[in-house]
Amino acid sequence: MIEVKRLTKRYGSITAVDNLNFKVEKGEILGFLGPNGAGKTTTMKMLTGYMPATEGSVTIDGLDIIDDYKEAKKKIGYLPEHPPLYKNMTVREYLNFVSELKEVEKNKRKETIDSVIEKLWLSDVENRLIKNISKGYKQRVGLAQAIIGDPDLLILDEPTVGLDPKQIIEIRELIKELGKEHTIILSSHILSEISAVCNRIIIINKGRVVAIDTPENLSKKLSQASQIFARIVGEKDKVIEIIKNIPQVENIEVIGEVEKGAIDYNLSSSSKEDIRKKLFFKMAEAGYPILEMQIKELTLEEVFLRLTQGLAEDEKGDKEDE
Ligand SMILES: Nc1ncnc2c1ncn2[C@@H]1O[C@H](COP(=O)(O)OP(=O)(O)OP(=O)(O)O)[C@@H](O)[C@H]1O
Repeated sequence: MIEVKRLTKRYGSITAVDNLNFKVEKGEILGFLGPNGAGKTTTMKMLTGYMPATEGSVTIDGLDIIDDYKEAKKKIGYLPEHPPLYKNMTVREYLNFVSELKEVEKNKRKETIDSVIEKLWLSDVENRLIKNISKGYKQRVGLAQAIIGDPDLLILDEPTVGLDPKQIIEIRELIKELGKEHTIILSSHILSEISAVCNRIIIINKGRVVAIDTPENLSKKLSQASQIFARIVGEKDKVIEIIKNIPQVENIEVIGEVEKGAIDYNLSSSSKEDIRKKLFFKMAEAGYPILEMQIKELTLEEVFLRLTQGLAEDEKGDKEDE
């Protein structure tokens, strides 16, 4: 459906997107995940042909987004980060205007608009001015304009940004529904949003792909570098000393005393080797009973943080207002 090869964008000396390569097959919902400033919006703009790439190419069903712009564009519905809604039009007037722009045949316009109004649950507000409807409804109007013309591919840039939790759930449900009929590429910096609707995730950071996989595999892969939770009875400093001497342990986090007389710890190890046995024997040797011990599966949230850790910190400040 869409193929991206060596896609790169430079703004002067800044490389916002660096050598992206991926394919999306028909029917997939692909999530594009990254912290602020990772290059998501820039990528979306290049995928839709709104911005030329510095290098590389985007093809949609074999059509080049730049060379065959007009034909390729018909296959795409785009919800930009800030959809250009005409605030003094009613919802229906605006959708009619979009149908004209997208060259929907005149005798099919009413039918088209009725159908998107129904699909996007907009009938309550279809005759209200856009400036007077809530942010959640505005976002649905944004989605409605994207699906007019029945494009195969929907590209949605941060579709839930600025919405309240109820509206977020509604938009998610809508995206899932739309995913039954369209291929979707969706960007977000919120992991739960992506994992709730996508079959595959691309994680980018500083313009580069750091992982591409299904949500399940991503968390599996990273959880091989294991985290262990342990509740140990014993003097804290001595326990830490002993743990530090286990070579595979990378990091010790002291959680604190949850059960009287025992202290909880999280240990992370870089290796795939299970260090529970070692920990058991070392503590037994010192006479410190382990009351509880378990391997923790990393949540996708933790996977994301691990992959983008540190690097994301640099982006704070300059993009704080978004
Ligand atoms: N027009 C521009 N001129 C110069 N630099 C830009 C321009 N647009 C974006 N950038 C820079 O390119 C990088 C990627 O920005 P982009 O907006 O694509 O990221 P993003 O992942 O969409 O972030 P956000 O979620 O905050 O919108 C950032 O470092 C940004 O400051």
